Amino acid sequence: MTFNGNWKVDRNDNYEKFMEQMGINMVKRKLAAHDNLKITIEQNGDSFHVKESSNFRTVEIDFTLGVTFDYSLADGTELSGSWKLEGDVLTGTFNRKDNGKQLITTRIVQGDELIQSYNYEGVDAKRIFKRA
Ligand SMILES: CCCCCCCCCCCCCC(=O)O
Repeated sequence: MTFNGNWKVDRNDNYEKFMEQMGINMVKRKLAAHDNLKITIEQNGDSFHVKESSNFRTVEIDFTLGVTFDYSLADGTELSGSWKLEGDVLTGTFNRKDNGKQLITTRIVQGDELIQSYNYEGVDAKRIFKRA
């Protein structure tokens, strides 16, 4: 499966602006921009197991494509939404529980990189991962 493996964040694109739009304060943004995020993805058909570890926390998430689940960001912001897979693009559509606003995220593998894109209230960002 395309996404399977261990990934470590290599660089960010516009991530600070994105976090600012999300309402994250400057101190947390500075820390989060260098969070040493690692994700391990295991896909088995429509089922995914994701292990996320960073300077902030380690969490394990299970989800099924098309099925809504809850997820909390490292700062405690709660989201609810689901992932879908179209071709080689994973698209997650989530809503914040505190204000109802939508956060869209995609994952694609390009060459030896996994690119995760984010959009929130008109601000786009990317985090680019390399195989760990
Ligand atoms: C301010 C930091 C914002 C980071 C946005 C993360 C969006 C994550 C969407 C949901 C992820 C579900 C679990 C997963 O597949 O890794």
